[in-house]
Amino acid sequence: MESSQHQRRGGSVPRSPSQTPRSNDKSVRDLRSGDSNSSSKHDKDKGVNVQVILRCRPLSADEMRIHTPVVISCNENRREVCAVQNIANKQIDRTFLFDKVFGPSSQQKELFELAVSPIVNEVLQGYNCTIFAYGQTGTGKTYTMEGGARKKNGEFPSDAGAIPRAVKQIFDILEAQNAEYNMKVTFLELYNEEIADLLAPEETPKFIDDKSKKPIALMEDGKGGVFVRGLEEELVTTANEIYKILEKGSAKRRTAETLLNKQSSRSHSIFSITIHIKECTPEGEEMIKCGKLNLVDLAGSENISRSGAREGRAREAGEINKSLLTLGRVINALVEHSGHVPYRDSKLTRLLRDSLGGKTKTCIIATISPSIHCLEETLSTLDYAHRAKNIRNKPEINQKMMKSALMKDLYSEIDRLRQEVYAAREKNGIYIPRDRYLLEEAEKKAMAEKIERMELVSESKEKQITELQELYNSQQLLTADLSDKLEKTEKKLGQTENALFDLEDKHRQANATIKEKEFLISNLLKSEKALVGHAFELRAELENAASDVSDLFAKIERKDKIEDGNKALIQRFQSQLTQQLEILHKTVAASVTQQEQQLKDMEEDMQSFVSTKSEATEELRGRLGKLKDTYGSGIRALDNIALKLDGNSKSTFGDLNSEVSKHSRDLEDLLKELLLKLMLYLMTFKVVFTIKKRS
Ligand SMILES: Nc1ncnc2c1ncn2[C@@H]1O[C@H](COP(=O)(O)OP(=O)(O)OP(=O)(O)O)[C@@H](O)[C@H]1O
Repeated sequence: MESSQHQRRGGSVPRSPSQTPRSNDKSVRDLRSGDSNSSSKHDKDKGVNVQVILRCRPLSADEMRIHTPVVISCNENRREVCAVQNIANKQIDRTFLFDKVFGPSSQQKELFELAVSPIVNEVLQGYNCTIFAYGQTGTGKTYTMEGGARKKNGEFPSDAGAIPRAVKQIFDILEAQNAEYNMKVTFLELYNEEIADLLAPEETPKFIDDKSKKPIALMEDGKGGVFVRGLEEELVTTANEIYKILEKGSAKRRTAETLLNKQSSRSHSIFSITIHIKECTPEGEEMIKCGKLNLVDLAGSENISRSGAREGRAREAGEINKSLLTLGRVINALVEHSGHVPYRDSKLTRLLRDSLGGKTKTCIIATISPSIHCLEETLSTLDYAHRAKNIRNKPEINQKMMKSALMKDLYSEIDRLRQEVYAAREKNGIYIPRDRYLLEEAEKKAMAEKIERMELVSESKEKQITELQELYNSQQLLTADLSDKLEKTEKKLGQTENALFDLEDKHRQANATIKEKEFLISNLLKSEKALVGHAFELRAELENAASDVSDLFAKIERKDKIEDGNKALIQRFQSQLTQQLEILHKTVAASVTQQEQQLKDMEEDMQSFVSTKSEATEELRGRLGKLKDTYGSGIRALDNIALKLDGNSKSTFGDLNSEVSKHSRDLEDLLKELLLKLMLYLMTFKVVFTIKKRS
């Protein structure tokens, strides 16, 4: 811990941020671990594509209030973004595939953990890494990079962006490893192709527009790289210090924007963290591992003319365009593998050269809005980001430096700084180390020679131009004359051509009209013939119909007559029926009374008959009783006789037998007569009873 403290407190500033140690420094031993070595080899051979992440912000409260239509849909699992476009009333969907996609509901933590945290780990392994935020103004570049401000109590906000989270992760890991390290940060702004230091003390110019102050220069480091001369590097020991620096720098950027009355962010900002970590080899030699993280918040990518840049700001727009356009051109050149990559055309691409096609690991976070009103810019961002996916970098771990080499570097740096301080104190210019001075002088000389050569060429070219100008003038006169004639002839020709065109047109129209009319006439004749045929048929049908109608009228007349006759008949029949009914009614009434009378009489008759018959019956019953008695006595007498004669001769038996049969026959006849009489009575009684019952 002691040595760690010392390392940090020592404030040793090994190199300026742009002078990150280079792998081609052959004097330094490579002590990379096996893993990273193999992955580095792999990266070296094949190259690694720039990672492109797409983030779509949610609709703002205002957009939601006015129900802004959404035209973007994100599928995070399939890593797809779909834009719905309406071209000439046709709906066209365009789908883009990215390395990672974060939809409107994605949180800062999620984006950091999935996209930024692995990059931070690589920085700690010794890689240089760059994260760009690219997109239209207001789509969330700054939100993604910086996020919400720290809470008043210093608490970490939930919407903290990639920078504060990366810083926290770096400190957490280094503290957990109990590593000896030092960390320094720079924060610069590129505006109007000029660099401003966002960490500079107040007296340093805030605005590059302030011509009285000398802008910060971007210098070649003589090894193909660049460094920013005079850029403040702040040594930081805690995450809190970085937050303060970030807040200070962002506030400075915002104030500048407000003073310039800007609607959108037109500057690019680059926040760089450089970490030096001390490691010991098994032999006990102290090595320094270095990693660097650049976090770049680019200016709004929208069309400058649309964002309101006019006249006075033309330069600003042009310059910003220049940086973004050059960035686009660099990307195109890298993707198309064209020989010349125009890094030198803008400061942005000069500063980030190593991140585009170099040894740095690069990630681009493209931010878009889901709103229909931003569709054009969104599609442009999607195309741009999609194209950038094809850039291949060849990331390499920075070579570890021996402490002694580092010390040497530091001593020369201290010496340079001392000379600079001296020069500043003496106010006799600035200090430049001898080798750089010689290099710059040689460059200057070469440039002067080049200018001289160019001036000579320019002189001869000017001469040529004057000759050509004279020739051009005389040709111009000739041409004017000829042009005049040509013009007149052309006019006449034009008129004649017009007249001819008119005539041809009229002729064509007349021909067409004649054809049309002929066609109409033939059609009319055909229809006339057809009509005459129809007329004949109709006439015959009409005649038939007329005769049918007259028949119908005769039938109707006959029918009317019959109906009249029928009516009279019905009336007669009705009156006759009424009379007949009356008579019938009377007859029925008389018959009913008569029948009643007859019934009464019959009843009386029946009563007298019944009483007579009951007397007769009584008499008959008496007679029968008597007859019975007689018969019984006869039988008994016969029995007696039979008994008397039983033992006598059988000769008398026949007499007796005949006597018996005679008696039996008599008796039988008497019984038959009685039975007949009884039957007669019963029938008579039955008839009378039935008549009575019916009445
Ligand atoms: N993913 C998101 N979730 C919630 N709010 C967001 C998100 N992205 C952006 N915003 C909000 O949208 C607004 C604009 O975002 P921001 O300022 O980051 O845009 P920008 O792209 O940086 O714009 P400029 O180019 O002008 O700097 C801010 O109020 C921010 O809080």
